[in-house]
Amino acid sequence: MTQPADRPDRDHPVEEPMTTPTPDADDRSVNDLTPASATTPANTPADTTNPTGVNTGMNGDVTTPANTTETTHGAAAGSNVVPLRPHTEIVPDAAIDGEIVDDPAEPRRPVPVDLPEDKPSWWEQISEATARPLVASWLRSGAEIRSRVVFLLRYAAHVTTFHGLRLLPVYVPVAVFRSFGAVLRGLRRVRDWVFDAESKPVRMTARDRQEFSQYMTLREARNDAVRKRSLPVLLAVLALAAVVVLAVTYLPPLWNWTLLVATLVVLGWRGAPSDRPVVSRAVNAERAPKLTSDTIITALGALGIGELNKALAKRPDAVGFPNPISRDGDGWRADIDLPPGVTAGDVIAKREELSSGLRRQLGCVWPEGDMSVHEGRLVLWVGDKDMARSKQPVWPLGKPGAVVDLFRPQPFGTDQRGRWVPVTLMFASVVIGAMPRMGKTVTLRELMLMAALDPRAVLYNYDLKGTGDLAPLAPVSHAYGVGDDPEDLERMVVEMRELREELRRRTKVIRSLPESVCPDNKVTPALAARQDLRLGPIVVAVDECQVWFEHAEYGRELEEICTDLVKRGPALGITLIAATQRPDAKSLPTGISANAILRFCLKVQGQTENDMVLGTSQYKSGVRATMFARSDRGIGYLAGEGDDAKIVRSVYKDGPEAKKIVSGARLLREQAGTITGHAAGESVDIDAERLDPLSDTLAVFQRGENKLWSDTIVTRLAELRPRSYEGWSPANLATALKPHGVKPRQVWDTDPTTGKGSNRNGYTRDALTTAKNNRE
Ligand SMILES: Nc1ncnc2c1ncn2[C@@H]1O[C@H](COP(=O)(O)OP(=O)(O)OP(=O)(O)O)[C@@H](O)[C@H]1O
Repeated sequence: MTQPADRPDRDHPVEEPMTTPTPDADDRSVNDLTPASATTPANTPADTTNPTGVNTGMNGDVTTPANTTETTHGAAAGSNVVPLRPHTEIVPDAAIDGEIVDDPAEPRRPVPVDLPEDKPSWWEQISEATARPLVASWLRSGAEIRSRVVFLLRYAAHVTTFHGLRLLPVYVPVAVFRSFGAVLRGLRRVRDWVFDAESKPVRMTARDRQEFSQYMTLREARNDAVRKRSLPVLLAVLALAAVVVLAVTYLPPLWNWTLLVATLVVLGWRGAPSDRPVVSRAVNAERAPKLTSDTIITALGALGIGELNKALAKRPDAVGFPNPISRDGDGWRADIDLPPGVTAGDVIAKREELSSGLRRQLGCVWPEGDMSVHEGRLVLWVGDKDMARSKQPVWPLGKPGAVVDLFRPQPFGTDQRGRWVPVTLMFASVVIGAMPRMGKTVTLRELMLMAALDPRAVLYNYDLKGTGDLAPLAPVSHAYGVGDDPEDLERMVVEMRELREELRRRTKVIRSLPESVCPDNKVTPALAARQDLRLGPIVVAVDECQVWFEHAEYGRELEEICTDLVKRGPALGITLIAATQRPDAKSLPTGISANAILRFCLKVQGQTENDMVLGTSQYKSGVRATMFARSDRGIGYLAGEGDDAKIVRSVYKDGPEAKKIVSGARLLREQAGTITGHAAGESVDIDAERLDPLSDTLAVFQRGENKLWSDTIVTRLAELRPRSYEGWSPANLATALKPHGVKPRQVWDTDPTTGKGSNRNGYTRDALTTAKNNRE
């Protein structure tokens, strides 16, 4: 697009007409920004805010008449109207009443109010410029070079095989067949040339008009041309005949046939009509049309954004292009400066309309804001192919033998250009949010597959949707839960309590380490590798986490534990990944959403959900997961890895593929000896958790017994539940009953073996019953 050069010149004053203006006209003559109604009447008191009448450096193309005695022109305070400032002498304090009269004899000299343009020096210009990359970005990435070379080799192999398969059965017979027509067409062309067929219509016209002398001249010229052209043709025919005679005489028949067929093939191939070539295309390439500034402006103008349309109507160059539109990966990138008052967010909110305006599929059109420049900077990337449907490169971690170090960035998904975007799971907690069926579980499972490939990582997988999406991970899970049945939830709570204990243990371990070993007070790869410290990564995945947090009985406790894990876990090597289809304060408590480091937001309905997952003000900044279409499954904004949120498509591994990766991960863990918990066939002792010492103590009182020594009670408890109470002492019993407000006291009882009565520590039935009633 060309930017018109004739923009209004703001740097030069507008000349005042030399005629004597009326006071009203005088006010308005300065500039069309000053409405007549905004000017003050001529006989208002003097402008005391600027008694010197000197121009105050306001912007606008304002000029003032010189040498007038006028002191009263000015705008009301606070008005954005540019006031007329007469160029005048200092006025005495007293206000002057009277009619203002322009002196026609006095020439009016325009006085500029704008400061002259402050042109930056050459040095300032280049020091602020952004350096363009010396080498194309794809040449700086080993992976991209590799992928291009691989693509070229594959392309060459495909084309060779494709044509090789068709050469003898299709191309040769077709070319031979077509060669006869080609020879005939060639002979016809030679004949027309030799006999100058081109000039025939002219000669015939001269003859028909009976312009005999002209006709004779033309005929003579034609005969001359025929004589000159016949000779080379005759020589060529003789040469050809000689070659044929020589070939037939001296070459074996096989060679002659081969030469004949080859000649016919070449003639048929070269002489084929352009719309019916002998060789068909090995690939069907449909090149996406070029993105031009005109297309973009037309599309922007069709969005129905009032301010944008107004600006475009006034000035066709209202939309600026600070950089040339260029190829960027498999698409086009345009940096756009929207007109003042229009934000990138306004355009992003209308992605569908934009894609219609650009005449591209929705999945190809990716508008983003660039807040680092200004609110009106739009970066539009238009891909050649629909992002959701284009082929994703093979996930490096899906290949056999892949091993992961969770402390390092790992490939998570691809951006619009098909480049891998990494995530680092260590020192992060993650939230994933989206509408139903947009790809949360697939993304969560991908992250857990990544974690599974680090043999040190202890995995907790909870599938609260209950459909078994995380079942492929069970063979490598320390804890695995599916569904929301009460007993399943109870077990999950027990495991999460254990995890909280583990968190506390880790804090103590980290605290106890010397500064030389643990300078940052956080788990490092070296510390994670030390078996004695047991600080390896722990990754907890909770799909549909709202089931936990909204649970009537455990919701509060689970929220507390998870908030603790999100806040303190990252430094201690514990990563919590929570996914929900209802990102609101109840489903994803603010303590968790506000402290998450990595955030992946697939399509959501509104601003609240968007900011809940991606962080406060992201919607306002133009990071809007609302713009994704229903068909953009697996595509979301990834925030927290790097400075800006990026559009990323996660990796879709279905159940069987996930199982294959997990079997490799299990092998790694078997070699490292890190198969524990659920994966090792261990079960959680829920009975121990369910322990109710108060009820059990009451239960061991036999009929007629109103008080018992503590020794007797612990002996009986061990008989009642050996797994739980074996080895309990009276002190354990006292600790267990203390929270219920029951304390041991001296009670009289008789030793059954000696028959002797004595006072010892014990409990009365009444005290225990009262405590139980109170509790209930
Ligand atoms: N990265 C991806 N690439 C391609 N397709 C994907 C991707 N992620 C998800 N999908 C498609 O989206 C479907 C739904 O994915 P998923 O089950 O993860 O959605 P969900 O948001 O968890 O749904 P729900 O709300 O029901 O839990 C998948 O079956 C798959 O077909």
